Amino acid sequence: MTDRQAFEKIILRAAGLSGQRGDNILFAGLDFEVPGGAALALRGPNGAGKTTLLLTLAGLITPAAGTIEFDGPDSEGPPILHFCGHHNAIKQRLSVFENLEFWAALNGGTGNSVPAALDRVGLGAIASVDAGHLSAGQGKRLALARLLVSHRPVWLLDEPMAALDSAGDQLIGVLLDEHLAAGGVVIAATHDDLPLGDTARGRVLRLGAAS
Ligand SMILES: Nc1ncnc2c1ncn2[C@@H]1O[C@H](COP(=O)(O)OP(=O)(O)OP(=O)(O)O)[C@@H](O)[C@H]1O
Repeated sequence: MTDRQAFEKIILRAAGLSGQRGDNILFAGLDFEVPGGAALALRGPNGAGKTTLLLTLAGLITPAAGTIEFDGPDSEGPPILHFCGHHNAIKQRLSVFENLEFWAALNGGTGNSVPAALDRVGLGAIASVDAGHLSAGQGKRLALARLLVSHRPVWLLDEPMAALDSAGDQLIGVLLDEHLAAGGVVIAATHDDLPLGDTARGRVLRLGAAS
């Protein structure tokens, strides 16, 4: 978000959380809290269960055990989280602009306008291009623009820096800092350090063997 809208107080709490894929328990007995203004980086080798944990926190996979609570927001209120997976959820035959317009309509245009969000992620000049022609990094930028058009306090990001150039890494750093400053929560699966300006806002949770 870019306009410093403050989110209401929120704390994500996981207790005794276990996750399973097929017959394999990938993580077990995880206890952690992430309050608004803080980021948690999920680290670990390929296959450790980082994406599985994000999907579990997003409510898309049922935990094998344990609980997840979002303390603060009204459970009857608007959706509180964005999940950005590695596939970017881009419709190839729509333009860049139309893709983002679709997401604004679906998720609620509660944040930046579509043109402003595209400018912010550096795609304003190619708004009319078919999204199927985007490079990998441009596709990731378009996925990030979704975070900006709909304000939601919890960002669950799967490898947000993947395919980005150094300017893109800097952009992510600024977007994360702004979101945290507004009281948002960030949980990101990543093989690299999150580019946070204030590293005190970030903690690391390691899954599987040390990365
Ligand atoms: N639908 C599924 N059924 C069975 N096993 C699965 C399924 N999806 C993922 N897995 C397995 O679960 C394990 C964890 O996968 P996950 O994608 O969570 O790991 P990750 O830590 O995000 O890995 P990476 O760093 O490679 O992205 C892997 O061994 C994967 O093969």
